[in-house]
Amino acid sequence: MNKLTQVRVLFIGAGRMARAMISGMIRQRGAIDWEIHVANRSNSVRLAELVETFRVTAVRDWQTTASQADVIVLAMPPDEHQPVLRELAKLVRKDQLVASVAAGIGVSGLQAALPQGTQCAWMMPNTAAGIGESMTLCAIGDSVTEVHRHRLLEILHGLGLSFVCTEQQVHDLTAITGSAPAFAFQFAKALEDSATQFGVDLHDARHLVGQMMLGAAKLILTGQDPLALAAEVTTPGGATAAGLAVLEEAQFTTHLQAAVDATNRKARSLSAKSAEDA
Ligand SMILES: NC(=O)C1=CN([C@@H]2O[C@H](COP(=O)(O)OP(=O)(O)OC[C@H]3O[C@@H](n4cnc5c(N)ncnc54)[C@H](O)[C@@H]3O)[C@@H](O)[C@H]2O)C=CC1
Ligand SMILES: O=C(O)[C@@H]1CCC=N1
Repeated sequence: MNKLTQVRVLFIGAGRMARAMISGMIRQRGAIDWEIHVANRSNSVRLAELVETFRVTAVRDWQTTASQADVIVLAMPPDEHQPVLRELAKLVRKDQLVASVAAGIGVSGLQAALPQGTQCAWMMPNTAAGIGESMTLCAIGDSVTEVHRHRLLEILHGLGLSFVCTEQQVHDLTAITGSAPAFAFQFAKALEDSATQFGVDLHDARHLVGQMMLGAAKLILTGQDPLALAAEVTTPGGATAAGLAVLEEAQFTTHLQAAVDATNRKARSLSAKSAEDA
């Protein structure tokens, strides 16, 4: 068997997204053996849990270990980026890759804050990364070499599927692939609550709703138009039409699109504020 290439990755920030990404990367059996180091500003319990679960190495002070990393992943909140980037700018080398997952930050934001020629990428995963089912967006900076592009694609592969695209597309689609899982979970919860009100136990209700959503998702992935799929469900003069009429009356589509706009606006404002504060 070929020996795997070992790549050292330093995560700065050990929150929800770092956990999901590490889980996805560790589960993957790809061409790279990830040696993962993680630093966190606070919440040592979370860091200890990552060490225990994934056998990663906890790092007390990322500044002292950054030089040993091949890839540095910024997994802290957008408004924490500027102070970290200021520190990182003094340490980063041109042979390292710096990737952020922060909403709104932009690959150009990373490049502007780091020395010219720094290899940068901006990823927008979702929490399904933890089970290798994320739909991750990624904008790759101009200076990224083939070696790091390959490493980045291996990380993305561990998280699930990916869409390498422009920075603008990551901004526009953040709500749709990064945040909308939360919208889908709210949708699931509402149906689950209805099912339990009919006396179905919670475990069964969760299973029924989850499988219904999985089936619907798989039908969408056949490439059919969602409205055509909805029409297939809606027997003329039948029951579904009555439910859809209630959703239409409540302007379901308008509200969902307003939620998308609000999410993207907030993402932009968080990182813009952070850049102004820099
Ligand atoms: N949760 C999600 O579904 C997604 C999150 N993201 C992005 O991931 C990033 C993290 O989000 P979450 O994991 O949800 O937040 P979180 O609050 O769970 O984790 C953030 C972690 O960063 C640490 N941290 C903060 N400042 C730090 C610093 N200066 N140095 C070291 N560690 C620091 C905190 O102690 C915390 O553990 C954000 O930028 C967010 O936009 C992106 C896509 C999806
Ligand atoms: O809520 C947030 O800000 C992050 C960005 C995408 C999903 N979660």
